Amino acid sequence: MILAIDIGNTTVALGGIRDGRVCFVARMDTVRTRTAAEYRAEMDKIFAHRRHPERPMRFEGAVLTSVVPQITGALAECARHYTGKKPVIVSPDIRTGLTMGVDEPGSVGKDRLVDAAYAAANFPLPVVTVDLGTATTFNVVDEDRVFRGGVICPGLSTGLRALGERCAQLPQVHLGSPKSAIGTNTEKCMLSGSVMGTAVLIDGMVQRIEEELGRPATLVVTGGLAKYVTPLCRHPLTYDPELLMKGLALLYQLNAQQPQHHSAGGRHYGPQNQHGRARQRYPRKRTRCERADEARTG
Ligand SMILES: Nc1ncnc2c1ncn2[C@@H]1O[C@H](COP(=O)(O)OP(=O)(O)OP(=O)(O)O)[C@@H](O)[C@H]1O
Ligand SMILES: CC(C)(CO)[C@@H](O)C(=O)NCCC(=O)O
Ligand SMILES: [K+]
Repeated sequence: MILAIDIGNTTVALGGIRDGRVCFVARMDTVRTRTAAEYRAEMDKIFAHRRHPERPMRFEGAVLTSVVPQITGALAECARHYTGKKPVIVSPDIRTGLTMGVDEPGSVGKDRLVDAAYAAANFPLPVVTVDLGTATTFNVVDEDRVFRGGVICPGLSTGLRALGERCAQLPQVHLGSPKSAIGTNTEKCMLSGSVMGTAVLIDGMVQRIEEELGRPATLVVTGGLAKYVTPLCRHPLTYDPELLMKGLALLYQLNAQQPQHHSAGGRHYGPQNQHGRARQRYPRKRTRCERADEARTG
């Protein structure tokens, strides 16, 4: 099993991934002042809770993406503690299968890179990914696997919360699905604006993006809030709540140094071609050697 860590602005998601399948996801709060020891104490509890006496939880390696630089080091240290190895840390310098076609590749949110890399390897191109978290982000990968950039908007619950805080007559509302665009009370108006508004934003922005690309695009939507929004979208889409975790698994595969099993000494890299691209669009079959490795590590 590998440990995947997604450091977002609201939560740190921990994933256990085996054979590209997400076995569990647990969340911790993002607290920018927390130390490695504090996060480790919380992770110990999470893993102890999940551990089965017959099958102790063991991680053969870790992969980490972060959009909160203040705690990247602390969680990388935790990853190292649980695996005994340096984690793969997502950046444009690792193999992603993408060519960066933006002004400053290093400034692109690393979560955006993960979404884009996974979608580019698994869906028909061009592809647009939308991630509905603290922020709403869009990423565009064209038919040449060039990461072209995208869109950043306030997340829908971020916007909703801001309304409740900044407007004297607006309450804090619980998220839900609006039944109609026309709201008949304050709460329904706010839900229409944030939830249906996000669906319309997605449809409208994807239409503009397709115009700029000059062709239709595949749309893939993910993030904790996607379940409220995707039923209201009109553009055909794939909803994948595990996009980011599966993307982390892919980037681990492409970048982790695997010990060599058949000859002594030396290291070789995981599967990729010389262009650093995922070899196939769909998850490849594992080799016998990897299956054996999997059986050993449990
Ligand atoms: N039922 C809900 N009601 C209100 N807010 C929710 C609900 N479910 C999730 N959220 C909020 O949705 C946001 C997005 O969730 P998600 O798990 O995708 O992202 P996150 O990890 O919190 O965001 P980030 O990755 O930016 O940290 C978070 O701010 C979370 O607090
Ligand atoms: C937009 C967020 C906050 C979404 O998590 C993150 O991707 C980020 O901090 N991005 C950096 C700026 C950029 O992506 O261009
Ligand atoms: K997150």
